[in-house]
Amino acid sequence: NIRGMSHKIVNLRVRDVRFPTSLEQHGSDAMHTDPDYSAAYVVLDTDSGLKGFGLTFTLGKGTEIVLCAVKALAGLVIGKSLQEIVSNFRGFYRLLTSDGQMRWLGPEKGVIHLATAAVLNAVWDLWARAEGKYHAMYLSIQDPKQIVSCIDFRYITDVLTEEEALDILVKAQEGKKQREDQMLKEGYPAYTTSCAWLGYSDQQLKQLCSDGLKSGWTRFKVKVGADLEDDIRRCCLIRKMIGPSSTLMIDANQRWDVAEAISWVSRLAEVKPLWIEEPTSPDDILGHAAISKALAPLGIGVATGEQCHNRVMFKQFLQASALQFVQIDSCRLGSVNENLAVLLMAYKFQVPVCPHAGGVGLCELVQHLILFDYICVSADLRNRMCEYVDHLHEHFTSPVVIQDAHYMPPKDPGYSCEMLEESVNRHEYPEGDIWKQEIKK
Ligand SMILES: C[C@H](O)[C@@H](O)CC(=O)C(=O)O
Ligand SMILES: [Mg+2]
Repeated sequence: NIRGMSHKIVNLRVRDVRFPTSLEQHGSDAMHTDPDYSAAYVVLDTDSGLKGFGLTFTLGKGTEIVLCAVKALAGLVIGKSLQEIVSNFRGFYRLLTSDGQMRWLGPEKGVIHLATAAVLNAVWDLWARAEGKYHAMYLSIQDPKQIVSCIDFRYITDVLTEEEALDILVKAQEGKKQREDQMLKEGYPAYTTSCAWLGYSDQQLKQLCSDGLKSGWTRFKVKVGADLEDDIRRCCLIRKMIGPSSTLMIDANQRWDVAEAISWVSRLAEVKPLWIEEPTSPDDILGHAAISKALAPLGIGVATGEQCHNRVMFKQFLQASALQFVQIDSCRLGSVNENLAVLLMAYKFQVPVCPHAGGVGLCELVQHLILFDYICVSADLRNRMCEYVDHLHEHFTSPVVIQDAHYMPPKDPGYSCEMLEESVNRHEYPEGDIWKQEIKK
């Protein structure tokens, strides 16, 4: 029992929460020109009164479909106790992802996998809260044996066995306490994407960049991919503002074919981007490998992962040297369980992890995973940073804390994705006040 209680899950509620971010072009890129940052927001009720909060990130219209999938999974969760789940977490992960009928929808990809993440994120939140009053989620995943017991190694044992994973985690125990103290003091390095969404005017870019520099940001990501001349102008403008010693990344959100990606990015080489993110289809592993090879002489790496749908895909990206930066996502993969597998594979291949964040709630969630990565797996900060986007944090009960462009470790109990009840009510689609006003317009 966890602190003397089994915490039986007696109900699962899921709500469609949407923010009209597209109105001001926040979050816009070459493929998502009108994103309304949204979440399928899950609350688990237990017989002890303790609740677990989880979410998966989506964009507007897709949210209702994710809600249906969460409701379809609810029957596998209600009636289970937290104790029962975490004593065989690998088994529970498999129960959700390998249901004989529902796996036909994935398996382990698309809407059903986003729904799995929402449910499991809520379970991890519940677990962390059950462990103690001030137990942030990243502290729940510290014991090597317990960590490997949460991972489903099916389909990845050709590159990472349970024994190897355990060995990595046990070796990383050395220096763990110092790294934890270092994080508490300094925080984890971050970069910002808030300055340069594709729909922003040059005036806005300049203003946001200059505000960012004043607040201590030194790493900036710019959206590209709609128009080459426009990209050259915008990237040169930003490089000039941030100076040669700051880091610049560019993100095309899957806009190009392989050859087009190589020629387009070569034209942007003069602004010295560290990486090109999602140059082509997120499923095209060999395409990414070709792009990586062509851009390596220019000193530009390839980053991808926000739409890389499972550990098997990541395994192949790593095997094929198709990426130089692994961008895990707290909701695209099957929650913490599957992210742990990817962090360990990235470590084995010695490829740095730079998580995708932003949206609504992704920064709150992923900060736990990257802290875990540094403290318990990689012990390395070289070429590593976590994305930060400055939107919608005010809707959370424990929003992320950024200090001097670093994520400060969360101190509140849980997985940091509980939303304020009032925010959920106001933004619930289509009944919330925000949407009633929007629909009337
Ligand atoms: C639609 C989202 O805003 C997307 O552009 C985010 C993204 O690619 C990133 O943060 O990276
Ligand atoms: Mg991106």
